[in-house]
Amino acid sequence: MSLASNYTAWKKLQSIYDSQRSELVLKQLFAADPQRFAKFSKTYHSTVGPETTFLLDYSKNLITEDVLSTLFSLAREAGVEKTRDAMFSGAHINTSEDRAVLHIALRDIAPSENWGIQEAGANEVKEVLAHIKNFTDKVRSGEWTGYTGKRITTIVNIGIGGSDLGPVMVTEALKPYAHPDLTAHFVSNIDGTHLAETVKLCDPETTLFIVASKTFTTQETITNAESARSWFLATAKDKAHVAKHFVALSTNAKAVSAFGISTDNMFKFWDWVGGRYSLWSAIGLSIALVIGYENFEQLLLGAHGMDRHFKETPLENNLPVILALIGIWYNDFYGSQTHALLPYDQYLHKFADYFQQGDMESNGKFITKDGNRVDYQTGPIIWGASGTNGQHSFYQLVHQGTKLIPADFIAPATTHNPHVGDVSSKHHRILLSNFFAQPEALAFGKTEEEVKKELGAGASEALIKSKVFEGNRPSNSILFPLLTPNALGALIALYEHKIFTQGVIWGINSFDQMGVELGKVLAKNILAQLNKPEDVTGHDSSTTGLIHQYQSWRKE
Ligand SMILES: O=P(O)(O)OC[C@H]1O[C@@H](O)[C@@H](O)[C@@H](O)[C@@H]1O
Repeated sequence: MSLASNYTAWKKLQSIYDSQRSELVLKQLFAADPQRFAKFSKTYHSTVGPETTFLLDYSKNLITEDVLSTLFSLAREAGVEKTRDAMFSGAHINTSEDRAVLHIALRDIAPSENWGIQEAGANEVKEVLAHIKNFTDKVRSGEWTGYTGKRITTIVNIGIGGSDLGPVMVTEALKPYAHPDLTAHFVSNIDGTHLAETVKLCDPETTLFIVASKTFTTQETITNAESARSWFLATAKDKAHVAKHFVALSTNAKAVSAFGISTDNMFKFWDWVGGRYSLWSAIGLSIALVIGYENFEQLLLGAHGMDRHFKETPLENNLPVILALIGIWYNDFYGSQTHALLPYDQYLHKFADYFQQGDMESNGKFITKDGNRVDYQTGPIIWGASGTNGQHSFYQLVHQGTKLIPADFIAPATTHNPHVGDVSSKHHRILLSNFFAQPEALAFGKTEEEVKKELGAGASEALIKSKVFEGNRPSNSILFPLLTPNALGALIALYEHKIFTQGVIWGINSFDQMGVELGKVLAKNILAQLNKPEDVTGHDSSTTGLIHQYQSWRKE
């Protein structure tokens, strides 16, 4: 496997960038081609389940047909199609951990394509889905009761990283589908404050704890789960009651039993499900509890539709591939460091947080699969907030700062809340007017002439200059009819496959996460030294100094 920078198409892209960059001006590109929107936008239609549609408009990017076709050549040269097919067949494309990557098999439903069947074992997937359905139906109907016979009204998912962010993001996004009498909380941080503040909102008689951990060894999750259990037992007393109030989501049956949760109450998944790709697995139990199994299945089906699109559509019409390639254009040729995700939908307020892990843990790597150091940028820094809040904080820098920040604007045409008080349609129209206006302002800006005209004679040069928007700042817009479980599934899968495609081109392994290990090991070592100053050994003077200061100030 070669470094991406050695590909012929990469070199061609570099020369296009060097020679044509000054011509890549959105104002001129739009003026020169009335068909630009038609040319550089695509509508996605799901081929499975209910009709899920969305429009991807990528015309406000610093691209021409020449740039795009060279980017497609890059994808072909890097073997995107081949590696994609290898993933769908169940090949061990996660080479460092020698594992298949089959989150696509978790949502391979109705009608099943048997993707990675030998590896994934379709029946096992179905069995776990049936287990989830059975359990969620019981809890939601009130048939499953706590130790005093009361129905469950509160669920607390204890997990971190991939065992937290997906469930948090999706349950927030799909609140309109939530059970009215079930409240969900999520505890992730080892900071005791997180659990302490959460249990203040819980009644041990009516609370169900879901201990979510792929490995079941994660320090934060196991510590939080143990503390939750002792909080529960302080009231419930009898350990036998734990069975009605604690379930586990894990690949590690042994550790689950050792913790004291019966394997009957364990929802299993497999090592071919990466943590940050696991909301489709048993890790999604809290989602299914909140929105109901049928809606959970719609989420899976939405993702399945996008999987098919990704697998079957030629690269030129393949939406995740298009997003990936445009991202590479900015990341590797324009030198952009970040990519903003800007959903104009309050329900998607955790979307950027979710893909911070999804993208940055997948593609934040400097070593290729065959051990070479890359000589180009890999994964972008992902960040963002829901509109319009961001407009009143960081958009200043996006519009007039010195950095090029490609952004994706995401919005539903219809809101779940058309009526607020006695006001109809107003909020959503204002929201969407901003969704349309921001990419327009970024792309086309405001010239000095326009500012001068506006300010009239006598305006100082400095004031005029400060009001100029250079424009030519790129963005994608994604518009869809309504944020349904199905649409959300498709949207998440769209970004998952974007991440995949970029990882293949950069030649890195998007499915391991070695970079999270070192800190864990050091923390373990330090934890054993925190008691006494004389125990603190083997560190640099800064780390030693900080620990000593902590030891002198602490009051526990
Ligand atoms: O689900 P568990 O095993 O507790 O892991 C939780 C998280 O741990 C982190 O260190 C990362 O490796 C994440 O990818 C993972 O999602």
